[in-house]
Amino acid sequence: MNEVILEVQHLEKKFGENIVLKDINFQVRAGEVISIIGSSGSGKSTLLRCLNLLEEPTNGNILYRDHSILDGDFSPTEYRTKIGMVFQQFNLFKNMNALKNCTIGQVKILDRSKGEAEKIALENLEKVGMEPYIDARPHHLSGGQQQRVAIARALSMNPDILLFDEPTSALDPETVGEVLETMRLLAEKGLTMVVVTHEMAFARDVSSRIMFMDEGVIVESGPPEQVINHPEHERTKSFLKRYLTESTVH
Ligand SMILES: Nc1ncnc2c1ncn2[C@@H]1O[C@H](COP(=O)(O)OP(=O)(O)OP(=O)(O)O)[C@@H](O)[C@H]1O
Repeated sequence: MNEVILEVQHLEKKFGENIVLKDINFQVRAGEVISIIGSSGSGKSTLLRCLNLLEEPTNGNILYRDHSILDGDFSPTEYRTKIGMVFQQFNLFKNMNALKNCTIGQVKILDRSKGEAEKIALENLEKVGMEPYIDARPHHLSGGQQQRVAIARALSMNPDILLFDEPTSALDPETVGEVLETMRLLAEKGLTMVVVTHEMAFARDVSSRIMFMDEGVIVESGPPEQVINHPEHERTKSFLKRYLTESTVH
């Protein structure tokens, strides 16, 4: 078994009196692709944001390579270079072209030289098929292209894990496929990924593990075959039934 990169222990998150995450426990091992699925409001994004320290957990612990990320061993900026994040809304710098978007963090945070940062950025833009657009600013790119630049930007920081928060939800239907295909290729190359998604076909075909969340709890977790085709829990069954009547998973 590959090494454990992240370990979540008894994680709880409250917003005021609202308990949004309840006793969450799981590990992320190198090379795993974990899809987190569940109804709207079940806590998926909050969990991902806790993993990246964009939200502070109320209780529990998160270990990165056996070190707690909550006790000050890492600064949030340092930690976020290890655990990258791709957002629903891309969050590219609007006044910078694709290449600059992928170099600025490397220079400012990782202290890489401009030349080295550009070399790494170009390699990653090529990986996501965006090398023909290195001079383009975000408003000249489609949503799918912007998201691929955002993925290249995150990869350029050499993360141990890449977190994806509903990366295709803000896209026009015609560009969803290109982003999912990019993610599938990265998964095949061995990138460790945790993906919050409503794309059930992606979860089923690409993940090594699916975690189903409901009301702040991980109800069921296992290989896609098991969770999608043979769910054990009633809550998983009714979510999948509802999902299948609202959309099509071929
Ligand atoms: N910053 C916040 N302040 C207060 N409540 C919040 C905050 N962020 C999330 N919540 C609440 O936490 C709960 C879980 O939200 P979250 O966005 O994590 O769910 P989700 O499963 O990702 O939903 P979706 O699929 O719709 O994105 C919701 O009740 C939401 O209203």
